[in-house]
Amino acid sequence: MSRLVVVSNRVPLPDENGNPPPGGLAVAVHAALRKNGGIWMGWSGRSTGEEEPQGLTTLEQDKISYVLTDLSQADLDEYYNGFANRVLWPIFHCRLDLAEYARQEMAGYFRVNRLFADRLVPMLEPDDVIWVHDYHLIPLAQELRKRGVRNRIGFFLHIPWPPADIVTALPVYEIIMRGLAAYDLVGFQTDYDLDNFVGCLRREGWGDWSTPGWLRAFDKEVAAAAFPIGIETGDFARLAAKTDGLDLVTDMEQSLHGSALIIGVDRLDYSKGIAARIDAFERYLMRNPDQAGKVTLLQVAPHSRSDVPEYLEMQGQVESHCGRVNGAHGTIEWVPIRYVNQSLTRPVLAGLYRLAKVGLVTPLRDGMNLVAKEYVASQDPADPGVLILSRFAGAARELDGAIFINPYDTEQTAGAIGRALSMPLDERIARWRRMMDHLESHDVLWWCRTFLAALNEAPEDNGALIRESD
Ligand SMILES: O=P(O)(O)OC[C@H]1O[C@H](O[C@H]2O[C@H](CO)[C@@H](O)[C@H](O)[C@H]2O)[C@H](O)[C@@H](O)[C@@H]1O
Ligand SMILES: O=c1ccn([C@@H]2O[C@H](COP(=O)(O)OP(=O)(O)O)[C@@H](O)[C@H]2O)c(=O)[nH]1
Repeated sequence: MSRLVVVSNRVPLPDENGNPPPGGLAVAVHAALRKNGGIWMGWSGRSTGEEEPQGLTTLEQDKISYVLTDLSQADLDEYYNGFANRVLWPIFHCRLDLAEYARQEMAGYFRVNRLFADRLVPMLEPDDVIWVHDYHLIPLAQELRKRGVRNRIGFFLHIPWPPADIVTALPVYEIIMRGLAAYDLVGFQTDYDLDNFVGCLRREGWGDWSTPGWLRAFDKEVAAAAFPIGIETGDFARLAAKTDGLDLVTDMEQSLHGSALIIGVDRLDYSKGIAARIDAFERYLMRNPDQAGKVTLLQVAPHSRSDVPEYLEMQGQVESHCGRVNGAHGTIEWVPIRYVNQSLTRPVLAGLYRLAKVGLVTPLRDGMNLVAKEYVASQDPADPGVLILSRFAGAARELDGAIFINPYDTEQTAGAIGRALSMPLDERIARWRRMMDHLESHDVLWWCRTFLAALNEAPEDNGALIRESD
């Protein structure tokens, strides 16, 4: 059996007992790596400042080698904060207005990808299967091919792939598309993302389906499919069912004094639609004055990417929306919105999800949104809460028991909150059961298995083809 080599920007390191850190992706990929041994390579999370990054740090545990590279501050500014998070992220989330293109940052992005390739090549063995994750590392396969690597290489995009009209705004559009075509398998979160990608190839005459599941792109065969990422469904259900002892959850429940809880959990990211969600909650309060004091929104929003100016700006916006609503509608006894930047642990989150009558998940655009799935998995089967879900989250392609909303339509979201809070028990159970059945059969292990099975079917000599033509 082949060894697995995973490459991603962040590497979730195991704890001192060798347990993978919490997080579905980390747990599933660790399980796959452990099976036949493997390597997980990525950024160490450290900056070397002005200095060039030196050697690699390797940590061996449980048949897995974690191979970490430091990056210089210039690398981080240009590759992570720059091209990845100020060009690719906003454009892929349909925010052309927020894309800040700088030639130097683009050069830094490709430079770091070359650095990753240089560091990976000496570790590779002929039978290794390589799995690259996300938009930070799109050019990696091409760089590996240039260095003579012929192994199977797969890529999974965790964020959306937008329609051609949007993505053509990328300054290095063709290079990015060629970079993806250098993989043997390209995986997307949803069929919509896949269709958009194929639409881009077609529009420019760069490629199209040759047979089902196989694209002919830039004169190479590339397998492409949707692999919607799942969660650890069973673990969330178990965690949520036994949270009685968790002080934070108990304290929260007591402090509500019987008022209904609505929960939102998101990194502080403009793609998550947090400000619009707060406006919709305010709209609900204004339309339902009798509900004052009877409903509370808990918004958990850990800081994210705070070195990127657009993130700092939206943090200020969200704070001011929360302040406005609490000032206008709150009383001495009741604060309508509890807003925390604290990052919560999974057991606490599971307990809070279960406590909440409504899960409010309203991104303006999202690759998948695991929170939506975690909320469903954490519900009490006998008395489940209701998921309100943006139609622009990848999760909306699967969670058909949710109330769908257009997050730009404040009135509609406000109406959905009212409908969710008053939904009869039999309807809540029927909707929840449908979603839970799906999450049980399509958990994160399913996702990992399915992607790797597809990658193992890729022809072995595709690498040679790509090397010759690039
Ligand atoms: O590493 P960061 O810059 O701190 O960002 C955290 C992660 O954000 C993005 O998550 C995406 O992947 C999720 C799982 O597939 C998906 O549910 C979500 O919709 C995506 O936004 C990013 O893609 C990751 O690389 C980051 O690590
Ligand atoms: O305080 C928090 C907030 C979020 N999360 C986790 O962060 C992930 C967020 O994933 P999602 O796909 O919703 O969005 P992303 O942040 O990846 O864009 C989920 O697993 C959450 O449980 C967490 O552990 N603690």
